[in-house]
Amino acid sequence: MRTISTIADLREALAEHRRAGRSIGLVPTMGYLHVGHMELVRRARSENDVVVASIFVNPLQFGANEDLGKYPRDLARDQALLTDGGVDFLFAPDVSDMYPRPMETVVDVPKLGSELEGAVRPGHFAGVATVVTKLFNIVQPDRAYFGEKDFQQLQIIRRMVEDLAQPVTVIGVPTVREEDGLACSSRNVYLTTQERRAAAIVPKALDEAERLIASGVTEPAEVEKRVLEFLAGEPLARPEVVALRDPETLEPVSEIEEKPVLLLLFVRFGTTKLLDNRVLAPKSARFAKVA
Ligand SMILES: Nc1ncnc2c1ncn2[C@@H]1O[C@H](COP(=O)(O)OP(=O)(O)OP(=O)(O)O)[C@@H](O)[C@H]1O
Ligand SMILES: CC(C)(CO)[C@@H](O)C(=O)[O-]
Ligand code: BAL
Repeated sequence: MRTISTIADLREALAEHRRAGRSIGLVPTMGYLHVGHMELVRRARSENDVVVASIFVNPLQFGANEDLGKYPRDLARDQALLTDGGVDFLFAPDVSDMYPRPMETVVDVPKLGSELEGAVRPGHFAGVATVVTKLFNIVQPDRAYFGEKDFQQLQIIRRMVEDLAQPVTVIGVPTVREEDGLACSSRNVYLTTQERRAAAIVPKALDEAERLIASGVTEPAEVEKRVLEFLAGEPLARPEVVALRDPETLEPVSEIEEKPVLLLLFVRFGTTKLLDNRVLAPKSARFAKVA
């Protein structure tokens, strides 16, 4: 694997592959890699001739009081993992390579980007959409891989690609989990031992919602209330968002009928906010499928 830090060098390295008609897969990350990232790499490796991973902790998507400065980093370890995963090129630019001048141009998907996580992190998704567009322009991938763990981010990127006719296929990859069900996340390292143990309640809360909906509960507010009560069983868990939404528009749903619904959870443990979600099939949809 070759590590490249400048836009010009990466373009030059990819040019011959593009000329030879080889397909290019891109896996954008902020580094400190775990098995969730490596699943994105595995998918990219199996579906493309050339695989590019990027590691860039993007200042545009961090608010003033967020963890930009202390975001975990370990480039040497990440390089070893990506080499093992069969990645051809690692693009690891410095901020000055990526943004030689302050950015004047912003890509924003304001409706999808201003609610849920966007409501508590104003500007976050514009920062994501802008850097992802820039990465797409630099790499010009055929396919780009994103995790369903960051479901709102995935839907925003899908919408951006559709609206702007960006020539890339977005692939959503199912969430990879630890043994106790907790979604793998770079920020899990911030959890204390006690908080880490307690965090297993998050996927269990998704199971609880799945049970409720499968048993025929059709009122979204009832499901949200019962999930909140379930999370209250763990004193270290501070739920910030428990929301049933339309999986595509992310808008609230008025009733759980035939279409699958998305349950999004943001739960804080100490100073660490964990995200998780699951798309849930209503009871009637299950019968419809069987019939
Ligand atoms: N557990 C996971 N399963 C599948 N994909 C994942 C998982 N965790 C992260 N990803 C995906 O990897 C890509 C890079 O994510 P990122 O580098 O922000 O890691 P992260 O673990 O989500 O970090 P953070 O804790 O900062 O949210 C994103 O598309 C993200 O959705
Ligand atoms: C997509 C991304 C790499 C853009 O900085 C980031 O938001 C992430 O890691 O999910
Ligand atoms: N994985 C989402 C990127 C962020 O939290 O900034």
